[in-house]
Amino acid sequence: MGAVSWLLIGCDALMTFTPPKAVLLIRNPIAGRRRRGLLEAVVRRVRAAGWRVDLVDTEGAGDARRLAESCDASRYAVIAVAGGDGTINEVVNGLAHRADGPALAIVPLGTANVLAHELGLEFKAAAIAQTIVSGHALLVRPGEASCGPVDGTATPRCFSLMAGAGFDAKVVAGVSAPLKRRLGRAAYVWRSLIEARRYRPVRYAVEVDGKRYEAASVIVTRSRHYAGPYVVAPDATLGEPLLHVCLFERWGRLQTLRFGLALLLGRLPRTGGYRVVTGNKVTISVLSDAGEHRRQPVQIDGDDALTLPVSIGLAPGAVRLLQPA
Ligand SMILES: Nc1ncnc2c1ncn2[C@@H]1O[C@H](COP(=O)(O)OP(=O)(O)OP(=O)(O)O)[C@@H](O)[C@H]1O
Repeated sequence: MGAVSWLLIGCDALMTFTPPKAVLLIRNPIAGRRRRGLLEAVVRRVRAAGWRVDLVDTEGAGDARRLAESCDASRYAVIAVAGGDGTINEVVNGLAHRADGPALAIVPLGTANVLAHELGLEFKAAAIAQTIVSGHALLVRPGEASCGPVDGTATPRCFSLMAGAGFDAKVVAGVSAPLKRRLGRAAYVWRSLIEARRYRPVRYAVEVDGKRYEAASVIVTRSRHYAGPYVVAPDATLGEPLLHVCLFERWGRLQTLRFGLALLLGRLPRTGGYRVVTGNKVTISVLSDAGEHRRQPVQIDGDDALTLPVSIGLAPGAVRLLQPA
């Protein structure tokens, strides 16, 4: 057979390449201990659909990112994360700078599972398995946050959901992993009360595409939802590469509790002193710490990740997130 024929066969093979029916399932064994049954049922259904499932447990923070960075897309069509938004965030960081990565699916075993809510995923084994084997791939450009000014020297941290500074970041920073395991969502309520008692009227400077704002708290988000099913940015959609900047523009302990209550009641977007602006480049810094004298944390997808000042933009690459078809 001549060289041209081999070339044609090669091209044909490339054009008819179908991804392998195999999923690399990355499990955070610490998350969702009470929902082990759900994971087992999902695995059974995916295997029954003719797919291979290779399960790897993480042994600590950072493992999920490394697994995603090195996952061979010619062996696995899908990486599924069995864990919460923090473990998903690691995988997003591992995939965001790869052009050839597998698609990403979720088995929601976390505390808040914001991304699962955002993707409209039902928390049932049949729906989760169906999404893994035949979900619709949504191309999502993650947000990207770095400490300090945008001068290209800091290592950016990607987020599929949000980065926040102020009250919510302090609450997140104050909830330890063991406490979250023990109390679940109640850990955040408990910590919110502590932070409300310690409250100081810190002023944050927020710049969005060159326009300057001041806020008592700020959440820069790619998603509509926050802390589970609650809505903070009604016009946000993951598919649209835009940052929605949620500004809490009133200071004081009572105002903070009022914002929290409005969030839980689904009224935050219509609450006085709250607004959402959109943009592509955001910086957040401390204007006045009101004598607080403490580290000003930045939460990324629900984990205490960075310290102010921070610069936020969109990652150059994209991740394929699987959502129900
Ligand atoms: N084996 C492990 N041991 C300890 N920590 C881990 C392990 N695997 C992952 N992690 C880290 O644990 C953190 C929290 O995990 P995860 O987000 O999966 O659960 P969660 O906190 O219950 O859920 P959510 O983020 O939805 O509230 C993540 O930041 C992740 O990096």
